[in-house]
Amino acid sequence: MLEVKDLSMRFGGLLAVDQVSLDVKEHEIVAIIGPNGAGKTTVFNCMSGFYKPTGGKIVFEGQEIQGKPDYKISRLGLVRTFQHVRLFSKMTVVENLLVAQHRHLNTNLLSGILNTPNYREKERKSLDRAAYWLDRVGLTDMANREAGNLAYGQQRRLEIARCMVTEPKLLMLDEPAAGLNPAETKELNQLIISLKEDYNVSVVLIEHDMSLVMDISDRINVINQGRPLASGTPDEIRRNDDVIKAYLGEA
Ligand SMILES: Nc1ncnc2c1ncn2[C@@H]1O[C@H](COP(=O)(O)OP(=O)(O)OP(=O)(O)O)[C@@H](O)[C@H]1O
Repeated sequence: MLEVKDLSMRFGGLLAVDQVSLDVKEHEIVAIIGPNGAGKTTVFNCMSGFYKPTGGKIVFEGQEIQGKPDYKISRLGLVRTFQHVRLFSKMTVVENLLVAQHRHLNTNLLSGILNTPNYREKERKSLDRAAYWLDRVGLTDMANREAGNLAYGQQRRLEIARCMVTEPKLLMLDEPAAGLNPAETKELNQLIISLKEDYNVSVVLIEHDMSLVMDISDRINVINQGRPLASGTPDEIRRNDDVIKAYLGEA
């Protein structure tokens, strides 16, 4: 479904990502891990169209997407969350979910002004999807609150809902467990597994919480100082000497 081949990203004199390759198959949860500054977010930024990579290819469902703008990539079904929550904090929770769908579907402004039946039908479906995902992430009671007033863990769940209302094929989560308490992390664990099992969404995640990564990932890619260090199943990664060294070096 997604293949990243020899991806490189240079910022001036710094080669932040150096020939990283990875792939994600349908119905898979794939993690990208590595010490701080390893280049994980830069890989994500290239995959989601925030950066134009200086080398390599990114192929999503047979189409090369490197260098395409982010909105085009998300319309193909590759959608992401951010390390730092990026909601519209002054809008309500449900408005955040409706706006996400408008931006995604590129709704025709004129049909909105004319309020055509087709437009009303789309609006109704958007609202249904918003209600469904609010329920699914346990935020129905919060629907009319300002998003900025939600607790941090709730904002992170809303971010995932905001991606899911656009019905992605591949969801990219940037440190989804950061700042969550253990109970919230456990819920997140179950939610991510359910996205794969019940909604057939593949997931790529960057995460520092190793127990979450080891628990939910089908495969793990380790990056160190911009370069690929290892890839394999959680068991293989746990036993890999290079990985152990890289992490001990950090500690
Ligand atoms: N826009 C940019 N301009 C210049 N340097 C950048 C830019 N973005 C990232 N870098 C550098 O690239 C390197 C990799 O950063 P990146 O954020 O991808 O690492 P990371 O593995 O995601 O780290 P963390 O786990 O701390 O989030 C770092 O040295 C960083 O300073």
